[in-house]
Amino acid sequence: MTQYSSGSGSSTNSNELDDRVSRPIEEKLMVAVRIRPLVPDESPNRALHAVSNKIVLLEDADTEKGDILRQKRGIPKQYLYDIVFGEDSTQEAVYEGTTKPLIQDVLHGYNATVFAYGATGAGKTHTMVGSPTEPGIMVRALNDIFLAAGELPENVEFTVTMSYMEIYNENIRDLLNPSTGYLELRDDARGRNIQVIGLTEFSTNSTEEVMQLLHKGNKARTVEPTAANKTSSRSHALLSVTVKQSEQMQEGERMRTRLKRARLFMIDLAGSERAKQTKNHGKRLQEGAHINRSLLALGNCINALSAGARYVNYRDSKLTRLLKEALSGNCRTVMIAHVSPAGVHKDESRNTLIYADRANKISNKVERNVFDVNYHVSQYRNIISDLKNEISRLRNKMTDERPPFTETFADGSSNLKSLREKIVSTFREQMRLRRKLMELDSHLLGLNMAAEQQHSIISQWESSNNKLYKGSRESMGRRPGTENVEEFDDRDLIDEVEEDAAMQQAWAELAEINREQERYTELRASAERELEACRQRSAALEDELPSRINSDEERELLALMLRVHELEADKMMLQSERLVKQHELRRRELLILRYDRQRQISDEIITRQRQLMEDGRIILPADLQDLYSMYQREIHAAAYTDSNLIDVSSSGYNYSSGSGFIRKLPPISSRFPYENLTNDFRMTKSDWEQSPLPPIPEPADVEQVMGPAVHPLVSPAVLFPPISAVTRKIPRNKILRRISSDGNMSSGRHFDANNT
Ligand SMILES: Nc1ncnc2c1ncn2[C@@H]1O[C@H](COP(=O)(O)OP(=O)(O)OP(=O)(O)O)[C@@H](O)[C@H]1O
Repeated sequence: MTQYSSGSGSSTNSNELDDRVSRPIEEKLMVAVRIRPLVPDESPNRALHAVSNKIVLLEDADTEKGDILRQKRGIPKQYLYDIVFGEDSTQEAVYEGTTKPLIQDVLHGYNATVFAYGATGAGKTHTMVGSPTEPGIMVRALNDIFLAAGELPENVEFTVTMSYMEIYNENIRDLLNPSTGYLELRDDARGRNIQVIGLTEFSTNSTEEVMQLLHKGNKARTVEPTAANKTSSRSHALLSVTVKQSEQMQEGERMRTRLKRARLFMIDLAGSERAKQTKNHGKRLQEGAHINRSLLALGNCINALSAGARYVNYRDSKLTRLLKEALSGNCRTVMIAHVSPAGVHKDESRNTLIYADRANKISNKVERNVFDVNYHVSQYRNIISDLKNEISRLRNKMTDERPPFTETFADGSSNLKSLREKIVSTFREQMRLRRKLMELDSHLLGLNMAAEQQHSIISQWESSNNKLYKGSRESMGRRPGTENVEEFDDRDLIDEVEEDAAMQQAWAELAEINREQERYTELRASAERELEACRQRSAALEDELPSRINSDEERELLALMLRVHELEADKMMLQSERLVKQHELRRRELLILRYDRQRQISDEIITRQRQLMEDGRIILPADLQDLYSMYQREIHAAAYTDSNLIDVSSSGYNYSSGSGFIRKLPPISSRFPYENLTNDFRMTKSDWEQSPLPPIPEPADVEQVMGPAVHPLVSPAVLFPPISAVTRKIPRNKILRRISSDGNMSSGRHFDANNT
C-alpha cells in the first residue's frame, strides 16, 4: 500500500495578506524537502528519489505490525509535501521556491522563519549558508531585502538590523561578538517575545557589510569533523534580520506615521545523529547528546502541535523556546527538511520525512505588524492648530488689509453685520464639525481597543484549549487528533459545548465591532467632507472682510469676536488633552489585565507541575525547592495586597472564604470600574455605558454652539467579551490543588473535588 502524507500549499499570497490588515490569518507551516546529491565516497545505492516536485519516494520495508507481505516485498512509501527539490536542484531554485516569497511578506510587516532540518551531513548548511560561489538562503534573502528597500518611495525610512547566534551544548553565543561569552534567554516584559540578553544587533544598509558579518559569524561557529560529515556544524545557528519601516503619509492637511516591523529568522539546525553511525566519542558524543536533546524537544513540539495537543512544552530546550513563535505564533514559517538519497542513511531519512510530514499539519496565526503612531494625539493637535491659524489669518486681514479711508458704503454697517453673522455661524459650524470628528476618533479608538481585547480573549481561549484560531465562526470545530490527548468525561463535553457557544458569541461580537468600525469610518469621512465645504465657505467670507471693515469700532467688535473664538479653541484643546489621557489610562488598564492573565496562567502551570512532581514522588533539587518557597511567599504577599486593595464587592474579583483567588475572571466591564479612576477622568455611568470611551462632556450652553454630540451606536454588551469566553471551567474531577497557607502544597487527599 502506498502511503501519502497530507500536505498542501500553505501560502496565502502576499497581496491577499496585505489587504486583510487587522485580522490574523490561519496559515499552514510550509514544508519543503531537499534531497542532496551523493557525496564522494558515498555508496551509489539510492533509497530515496524525488518522484515529482511534490512527492518523495522512500524504498523501505514496511515495519507495520502484521503486514508480512509488505515487509517481505519492501514496497516503497511515498510522501507528499508542499515542494520537493531533487538532487540536481540549484541553490537559486531552493531559495526561490521557499524563501523569496517571504521577503515581500516581511516588507509588508509579517514575521517569517525559515529553518533547515535534517540528519547530520544531509545538506542543511549548504542550503542555508552555502559557499561564496553558491551562496545559500541567508545571503540571498538579505540581498533581496536590500534590493527591495532601494525601490521603496522616498517617504519611507528603512532600517535593517541583524543578529547571529548559535546554540551550542545548550549555551547561547553571539556569533558576531563571540567574546561576550554565554548569553541568557528571557521572556520579555509582555511575556510574548523571547529575548536574548546582550545579543549584538548590527544596523546596516549595505549588502557588502552583511556579507562580511555573515562570514565573520560563520567562522565563529562551532564546526568539527565527524565520521558522518567533515565539516559538521555542532551547533544550531540562528540569523535574525529585523526590518523596520517608517512611512510618513499626508492625510488631508495632517501627517501620519505608519510603522511596520517584521523579523525574518533563518536557522541552520545542527544535524540529528546516531552515536553508532557517527562513531563519536568523548566531546563529540556529549555534543551529540545535547543536539539530540534539543532536536527531540523540537520533535516533541512538532508532534504535540500536529496532534492538536492542549499543552505544548517549549521550555525543554533553548531552541524550542526560541522557535516558539515560528511554530505556533504570529509567523509565516517554512521548514526545509534535508535528506540524503543514500541507502545507508535510509533510517535517518525516514525519520526526517516523518517529522516533515507532521510539521505539515501545523498552523500559525499570521498578522501584520503595522501600527499607526500617535495618530489621535497628532490629530487633536492639528485640529487645534487649524483653528488657531484661522483666527490669526482673520486678525491679519483686519489689521493689514484696511481699506482706503475714502471708501464708503451707504449700507456699510448692515452689510458688515450680516457678514459678521455669517463668519460667526461658519466658525461655529467648523467647531461643531471638529468636535464631531474628535468624538468619532475617540469612538473609533475605543472600538479598536475593544476589537483588540476581543482578539486577545479569543486567542487566549484558543491557546489554552489548543484549538486553531479560526478565521470565522463557521469553521469552528474540534481539531482532529485532540481526542487522543486526554480522556473526556461528560462534564468535559458539557464544558466543550458551553465553550464553543461562548466562542461563537465572541466571534459574533467581534464581527459586530468590525461592522461598527466600518460604520464609524464612513461617518468620519462624511464629517471630513462637510468640514472641507465649511472651510471653503469660511475662506470666501474672509476674502470679503478687508473691503467691508470701515470703522475702528467695527474692527474692535470683530477683534472681540475673534477672542471668543480663540478661547473656545483653547477650551477644545484642554478637552482633547483630557481625552488623550483617558485613552492612555484605558490602554494601561488593558495592559495590566493582560499581565494579570499571564500571571494566572503561570500560577496554574506551576501548581500543576508541583502536583505532577508530588504524585511522582520526585525529589526536587534544593535550589528549585528554594525557588518554589520564594514563589509561595510572593503569592501570599500578592494575595494579601490584593485583598487589601480591591473592594471585593464592587470589583468583580471573586474570593471564596478562605480559598483564595478563584480563577473566574470578572467581565471586562467590571474590571474597569470607572469609579476607580481619579476624579479628573471620571465620567458618568451613562457615558460609560454608551461608549467604550466616553464622549467629551458637553456643557448645556456649549451644546448650542457646537451642535449635538455624536452618540455612540454600539451597545456595551457588544463591546465587552462574554465571561464564558475567558473562563474555562475546570471539570469538577480536575480541580487543581492549591498551595496551602502554611507554605506547603496540599496533597490530593485534602484538595480533591469533594473538599473544594
Ligand atoms: N545540494 C548539494 N549540492 C552539493 N553538495 C551538497 C549539497 N548538499 C550538501 N552538500 C555537501 O554535503 C556535505 C554535507 O553538507 P552540509 O555540511 O551542508 O550538511 P549539514 O546537514 O549541514 O550537516 P551537519 O548537520 O553535520 O552540519 C558538504 O560537503 C556539502 O557541500
